[in-house]
Amino acid sequence: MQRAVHTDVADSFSALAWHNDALRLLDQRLLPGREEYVDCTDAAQVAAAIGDMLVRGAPAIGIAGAYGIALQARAIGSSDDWTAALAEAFEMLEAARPTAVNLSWALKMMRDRLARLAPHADVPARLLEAAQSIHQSDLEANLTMAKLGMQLIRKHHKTPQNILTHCNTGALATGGYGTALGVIRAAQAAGLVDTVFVDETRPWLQGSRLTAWELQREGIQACVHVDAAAGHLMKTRDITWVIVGADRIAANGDVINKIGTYALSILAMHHGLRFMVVAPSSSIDMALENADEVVIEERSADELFVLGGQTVDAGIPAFNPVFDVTPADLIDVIVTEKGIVERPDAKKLADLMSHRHLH
Ligand SMILES: CSC[C@@H](O)[C@@H](O)C(=O)COP(=O)(O)O
Repeated sequence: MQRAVHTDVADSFSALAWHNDALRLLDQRLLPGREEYVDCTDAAQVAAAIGDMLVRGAPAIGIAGAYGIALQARAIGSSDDWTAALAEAFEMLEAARPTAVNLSWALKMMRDRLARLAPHADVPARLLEAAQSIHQSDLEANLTMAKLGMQLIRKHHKTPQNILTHCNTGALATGGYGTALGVIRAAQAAGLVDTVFVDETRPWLQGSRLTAWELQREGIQACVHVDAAAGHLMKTRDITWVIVGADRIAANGDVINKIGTYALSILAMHHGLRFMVVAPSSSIDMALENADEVVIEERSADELFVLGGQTVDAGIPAFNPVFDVTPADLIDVIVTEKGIVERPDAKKLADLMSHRHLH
């Protein structure tokens, strides 16, 4: 992997971009202090970047996985049996992170594209086009969801609102613009945002390091707080919406998202706030009946031990699940690019996914 330092901080950024025959990733581990880009040229480098969280966020890791396959095809150059030649790359990328379904969804799209190619097709070129199309479609889905989510806020409120969000769901986590943060950006443009309260999002600090950074660049008023302050803020700061993303949505509407989302949904219900989930249809896993059997990624306990210096004595056991499940009945609305599902359940989601949903 090659590393480059980005010097013009006034530029808008891309979490991922095709650049000089490589996948250029903004190294999110270094933000907000340093803006450095890393170029990946094969599937192993992309898988490592996903596993190490240089690139993160459900849609973004899906897009990166697709580019990983395109890069591997370019690295191989030519083959009589592309399915066999790329098998290891598919496997490696699929295993890079387990919870967000967007990664396996994007790899399935790439597999399907490969299977449909004519025998003498330029496979590396066609797979690159497929990855770029997945990237572009994600951006377009985000713009659609942003509008739908903003209209939903406008349906209930005509004045600027205080909104609470969790983790990072912005341009950094997606093909561009963002999911939950995309809705917040569109709402800001429509004059519907006063302050965005940003959960710090322990232990990786996606909220304080990434979301606050994005909001500041957008000129949106943000206020960061420790995760444990969310209930107190809901009680005292006139917050009306909690808006979050999703890593996977089960067929019954259960939402798997960053650890802490479940607790927020209960707090929101207690305080009478609306709870909006914003995710592209690539995050909906119709094969998963409910979220009970989903693999919740557990990362190294080391992530809990160091935060501005060591925080826990060596040798103390630690548990670091990075996602949790919010049951469908705690969710007011799921916004996707295909439409809005209020009070989600299995039938409404099945209708949405088969285009029978009207909104
Ligand atoms: C649009 S991003 C939606 C989710 O992927 C996001 O909320 C989240 O949980 C990201 O987790 P991360 O562990 O940073 O990849």
